[in-house]
Amino acid sequence: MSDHKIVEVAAGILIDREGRFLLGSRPAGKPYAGYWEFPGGKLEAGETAHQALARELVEELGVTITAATPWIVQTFTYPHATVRLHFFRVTGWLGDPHPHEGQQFAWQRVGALNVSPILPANGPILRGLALPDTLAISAAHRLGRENWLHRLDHALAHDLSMLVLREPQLDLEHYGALAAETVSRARRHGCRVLLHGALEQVGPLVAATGANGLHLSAREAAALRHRPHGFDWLGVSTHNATELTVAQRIGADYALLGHVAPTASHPDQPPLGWEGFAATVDHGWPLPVYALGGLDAHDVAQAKASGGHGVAMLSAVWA
Ligand SMILES: Nc1nc2c([nH]c(=O)n2[C@@H]2O[C@H](COP(=O)(O)OP(=O)(O)OP(=O)(O)O)[C@@H](O)[C@H]2O)c(=O)[nH]1
Ligand SMILES: [Mg+2]
Repeated sequence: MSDHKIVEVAAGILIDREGRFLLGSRPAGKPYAGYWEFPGGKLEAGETAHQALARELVEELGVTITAATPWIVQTFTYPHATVRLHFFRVTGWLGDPHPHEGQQFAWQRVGALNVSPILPANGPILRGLALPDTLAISAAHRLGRENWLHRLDHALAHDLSMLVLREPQLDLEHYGALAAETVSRARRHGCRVLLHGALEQVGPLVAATGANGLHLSAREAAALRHRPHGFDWLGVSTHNATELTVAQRIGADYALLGHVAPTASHPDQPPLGWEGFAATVDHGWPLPVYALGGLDAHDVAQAKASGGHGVAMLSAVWA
């Protein structure tokens, strides 16, 4: 087999109403028999990834998909082949999954897997599944510290599960104090907090405050060759494919891409629009991409239909 040939594969993450996802065991006789995987298989000549997904899910599980959105694209080199996996999130299908190829099935929860081993390429996929549909960006710079903290409590009580603390107006001392306060409030609600800023300055605050990770600007990310150590979660803000390539290079867990709609924070720059967003994401990134800029929770479906993971919100969360 040639090392240069890339095998294109479509795989479906069936997600049920309880948020569980389906894994299947690879049947005997295939490479990695017994490993757990997302149902799917190789694209046939002339097929799009979506068409291959639909065909494979009929063949392997006997289900007809009615709602599937492109999610992330992961390239992985196995001893037997290099595969490019086009993952879709499948939220609608007809029929119940039946093992047509002698596989076993297991409905799994994020962070609580009870089957193993899974295919080596799928580790990052499981991390991506742990990211919420919406994340929030802080607004103490607009609302004032006390007012924002007050609204933060309200949002935390209403299921806010991930927050980027971006307050560039604060010096390091004040930022550190706000970070400590924010983390202590968020932790009680199980909300992840990522600190925003340069690796050298803000990086040490992550461990000091017990925050969950670091979020870098595109410029800060571009200065790095590798993923910095010591951060459970790492995010990057991006505006185009070049910056997404940087986020990919440093192994970020997610990227923000924007701005999608016109926004008060960047009145001078033209928005990407959903078309521009979709065209940029369509390149196929190995990390989940959130749409950002003038959006709210009602835009999640549009973001997913455009190949995004979900929506990053600023103003809408704190209104
Ligand atoms: N279906 C699937 N394949 C995956 C996943 N992760 C991953 O690395 N792969 C790799 O993608 C490649 C193709 O998958 P496949 O064996 O399901 O292909 P297929 O259904 O067309 O099988 P066939 O060739 O027997 O007809 C394999 O090398 C497999 O190891 C995954 O989550 N799901
Ligand atoms: Mg298969």
